[in-house]
Amino acid sequence: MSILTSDLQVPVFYPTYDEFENFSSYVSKIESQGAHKIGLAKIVPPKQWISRKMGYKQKEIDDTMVQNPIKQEVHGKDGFYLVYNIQQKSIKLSQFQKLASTNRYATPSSISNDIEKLEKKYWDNLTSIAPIYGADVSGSFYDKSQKVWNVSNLGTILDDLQTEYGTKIEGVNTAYLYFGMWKATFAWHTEDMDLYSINYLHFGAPKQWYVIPPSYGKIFEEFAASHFSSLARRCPAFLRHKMTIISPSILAKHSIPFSKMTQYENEFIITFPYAYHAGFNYGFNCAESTNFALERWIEYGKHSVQCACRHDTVKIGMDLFVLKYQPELYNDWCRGINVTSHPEDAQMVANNRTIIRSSP
Ligand SMILES: O=C(O)c1ccnc(-c2cc[nH]n2)c1
Repeated sequence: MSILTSDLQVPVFYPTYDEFENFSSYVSKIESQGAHKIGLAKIVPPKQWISRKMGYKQKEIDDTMVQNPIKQEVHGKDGFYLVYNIQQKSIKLSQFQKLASTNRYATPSSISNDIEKLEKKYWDNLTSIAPIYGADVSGSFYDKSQKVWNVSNLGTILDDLQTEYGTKIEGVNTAYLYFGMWKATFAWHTEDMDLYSINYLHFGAPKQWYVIPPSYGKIFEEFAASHFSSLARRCPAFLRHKMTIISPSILAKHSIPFSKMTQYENEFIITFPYAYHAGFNYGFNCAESTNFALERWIEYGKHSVQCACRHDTVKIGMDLFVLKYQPELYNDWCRGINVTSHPEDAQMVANNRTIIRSSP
């Protein structure tokens, strides 16, 4: 089924507890209903489920450190921006929470209940006061006893990295916390190795998401590279630098299909392989996130284009996954013969677009 650009509603699911219990099975189930075509899905957990029995007491918040928050300076105009993240000293979460509520950084109070006005305010003001983002903080706010949809312990095939190789990649197969404030931003990107991601909003203000169907990922890359041509010349995957912001108005003007969704407290967002996504936070909040994999990801991982200009790029050797889950392709894979095409190429053809492939 190709994406009907007329129907770009983000799917929202309300699983029963029985459906919810097996994480990988449930994600496969919503994919069988086409959820992955949009690139993002919202899952509202059943009422019997909670992430923390004791809730979020001020003492836990007070004792948490926000390691190296970043000041986000956004430069640009007319819908095209680059965000420069400047590392700050670590601060206590209680101090961060107070900072987020000061007049300088707080959500505009006069429209704080009108999400559409706030969304417009964000796009009209993202180059003004630079917010502080407590992003990529290793840790988890889950009860360790919570075995169901625990971001730190999802039990997907990505765990093979650790069980077979003992490899831990922070934020990829471990949990990251994100402490947001008004206008704190995440730029357009796909996940490392084009993996899945899960994001749980523990508490606080909503988080705004924008997503591009994976079948239009290459078209989006070409569009972004055409505008940021000097960056694209220096790195075939410059979007992985997570600095590029392009407004939804610009996407609409250039007929790039996209969807949007606002995530609220106690809601999960899942992003699917090779789904470009971006967004911002509406105020002080706390989210927990990691990557994961189902077998459908393996072809995306094999065709994933990595950043060539930075030393800290996450690169996962796919041999383990090809040997274990695609044994019939293993010998060719080891000889560098990749007999398959990018999983979205077929859709690219259907989108009547030539496929311009930057060398991997
Ligand atoms: O800041 C956020 O809430 C957010 C949302 C979606 N994705 C990332 C991310 C960071 C690195 N990979 N993905 C971060």
